[in-house]
Amino acid sequence: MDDLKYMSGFGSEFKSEDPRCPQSLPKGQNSPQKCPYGLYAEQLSGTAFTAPRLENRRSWFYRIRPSIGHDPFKPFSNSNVRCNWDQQEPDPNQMRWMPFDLPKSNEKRDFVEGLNTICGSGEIKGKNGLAIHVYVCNVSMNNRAFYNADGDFLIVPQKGTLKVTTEFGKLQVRPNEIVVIQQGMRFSIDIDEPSRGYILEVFGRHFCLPDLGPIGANGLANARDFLTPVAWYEDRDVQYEIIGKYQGKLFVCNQDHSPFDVVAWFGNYVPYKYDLANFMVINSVTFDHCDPSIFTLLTCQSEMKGTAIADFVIFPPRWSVQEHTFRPPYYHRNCMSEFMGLIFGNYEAKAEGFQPGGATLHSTMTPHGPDAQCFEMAFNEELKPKRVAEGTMAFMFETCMELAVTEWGAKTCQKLDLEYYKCWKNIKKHFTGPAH
Ligand SMILES: O=C(O)Cc1cc(O)ccc1O
Ligand SMILES: [Fe+2]
Repeated sequence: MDDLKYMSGFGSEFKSEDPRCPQSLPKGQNSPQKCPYGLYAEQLSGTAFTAPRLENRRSWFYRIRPSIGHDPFKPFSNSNVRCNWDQQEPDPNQMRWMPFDLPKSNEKRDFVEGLNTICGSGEIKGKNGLAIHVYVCNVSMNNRAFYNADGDFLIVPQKGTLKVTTEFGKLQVRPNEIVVIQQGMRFSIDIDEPSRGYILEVFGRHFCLPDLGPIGANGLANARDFLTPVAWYEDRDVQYEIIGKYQGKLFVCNQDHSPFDVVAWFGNYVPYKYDLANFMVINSVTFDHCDPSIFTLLTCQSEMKGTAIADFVIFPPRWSVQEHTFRPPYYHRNCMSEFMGLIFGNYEAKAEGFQPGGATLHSTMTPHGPDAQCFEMAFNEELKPKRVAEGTMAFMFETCMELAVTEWGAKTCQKLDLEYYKCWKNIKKHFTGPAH
């Protein structure tokens, strides 16, 4: 745990005042004629005004200046953020990327300049779809803030702690934690070392906790473990760049003050972080391999019942106890697409080749499963209770959509491993032949 203050809960109605300005939240109304301390009121809407009450998300800021005080937006050209997946040639092959390169030390890149889109699908303008990015950076954003008009970012740091300043306050997010910064929220990221991580972006919808069905009222990710920052502001009149991602492209504008001037806020539309170590794992204690949906931490649902635009699934250290069972992931072909990343350790289905900071993509109906070596081990192992995934955290972004890999993912990054298919080449025939 870092030493910042947080409030806990998921989807709750929070309120927070910077302790330097007590009573800065208006009493009993949202928009008084004069707000306390001469602040301006500003609403940030995360759902349609008329969304059903249970899904309705909005927050109110009480800030030194309203966000509107900025110069016009201009294109921000230095970027590998893309949404042109409809122009990419389809490629159904199993893909594996070696760890994505950190920026070279003579080249300075902050979180925004270090964003690279690997793959995506769907419609940004129609608010239905997702994108997967990797960030690699070696400098802080300093007097620069970012917001995403297209959707929510679920950020998975793999190397380096992110010190995130948001309009709601500050969060620190280290590898093995995740942070969700939702559509429109402004933030700036400072780092202490060259840093890398993965981002799952969903357009126009939000993540929620999965239903638990017969599991009951508790388990998997519990609401109490999601942490939201407390109000913090700065009153700094300096040149600030605001970079927005809008319709898949980056734009920049200038303003003469820090956007982190929110003295108090309340609402249920907030950024939050979660420590993956808090995940309560459910699994079979008799036989067979459960589907990996048991490991779903957050989900963003499509219109189709039970079908996700994106699930965020983790594979934490746990006990494996199933009897007379082939314990690693089964061989399969899936109507969903599976993008996986590794924060640290080794993923059980592929002990070699899939490295922290790298990735794999197993596309719609493309066969995959344990490599030859993993199969032989699991086929012959003595089935005692044993710890698996010790010192490991792998995760999956799973989507019902078909993903297209960008030019950056397929070529520019130069990390695609063309030998990947060979890990399944030596799968032996074990067939004993027909009975005589
Ligand atoms: O492909 C993978 O490695 C992910 C996965 C894990 C698992 O335990 C079962 C199915 C599955 O797709
Ligand atoms: Fe799979």
